[in-house]
Amino acid sequence: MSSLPETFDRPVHIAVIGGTGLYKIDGYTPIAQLNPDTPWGKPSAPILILEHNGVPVAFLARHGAHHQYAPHEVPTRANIAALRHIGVRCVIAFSAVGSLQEEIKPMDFVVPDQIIDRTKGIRPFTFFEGGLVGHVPFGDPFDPKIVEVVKKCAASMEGDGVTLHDKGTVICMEGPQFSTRAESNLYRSWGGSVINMSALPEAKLAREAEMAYQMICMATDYDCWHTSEDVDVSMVFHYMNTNGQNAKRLVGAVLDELCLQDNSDLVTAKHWEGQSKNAVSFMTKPEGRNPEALKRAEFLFPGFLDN
Ligand SMILES: CSC[C@H]1O[C@H](OP(=O)(O)O)[C@H](O)[C@@H]1O
Ligand SMILES: Nc1ncnc2[nH]cnc12
Repeated sequence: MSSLPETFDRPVHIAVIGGTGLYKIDGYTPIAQLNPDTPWGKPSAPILILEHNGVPVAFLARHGAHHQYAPHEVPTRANIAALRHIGVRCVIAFSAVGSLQEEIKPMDFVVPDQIIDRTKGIRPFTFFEGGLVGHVPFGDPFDPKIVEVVKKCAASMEGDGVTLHDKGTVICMEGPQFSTRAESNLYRSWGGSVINMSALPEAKLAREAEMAYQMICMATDYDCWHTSEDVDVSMVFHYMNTNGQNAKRLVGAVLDELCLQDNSDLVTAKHWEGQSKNAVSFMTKPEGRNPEALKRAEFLFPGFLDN
């Protein structure tokens, strides 16, 4: 049982979502642990609030504290809603990925700029439904302004030949089984750089929540298209354990930089502000709006459709 306070009275602008093998970040002082109820249920784990130079940062384990949620079971709407509700506007999302290109070697990092959706429609993927319709732009699914920050932090990594690739297309597959060789080769022919099971619906929901969202990927395998061994989980954990320090270093350096800019337009995501309100107010006429759906939207955006 944690003895940390369960409330926190300041807004927390910055969050890290930790993926496979990244269940905590070091070097920050835990100051609270929050487990808010959202209209979409509880997040996958209590949200740890850490402090760095007086700036609070939220950490959330995507698959749960014990990695008990399969990719299709992660309560992503609750995760994003809970983060938004405590004030988060800027999310660094970490992911262990398979490489689809020779030059992206296991242990390399990739900051993707595009996604191809290969999920199967079985994951809840929007906040705007059930009597409130909204269509937000998603041409650039990640955040180019955060990519600039991540690029500046590449020097924080150590090791010979470990590279940070500053763009790439992530294929988000359904899983939980890994791909067939035919699929893996198909994704390569589409120009996929890396593959995971977690980029969606997380990135879509973060966009609906008007957050600056960027995934940082670490390659753990060559999936199954390569002449090297086919991916299995021991391989993923082997590389996460071998290179976990570098992952933590990179995430830590990015956080240091974002903390310095805690109240900036970038960290408070001014560039996405108002998108969802616009998207929604164009679509469903006031007389067609379901009060329950409005209440859910209010949880994300207090005063959402006033005036
Ligand atoms: C354990 S291999 C497959 C698993 O790893 C990745 O997780 P995450 O993105 O949360 O780091 C991938 O997306 C799959 O969920
Ligand atoms: N090869 C792979 N396919 C899907 N998700 C992954 N996560 C890590 N490696 C992966």
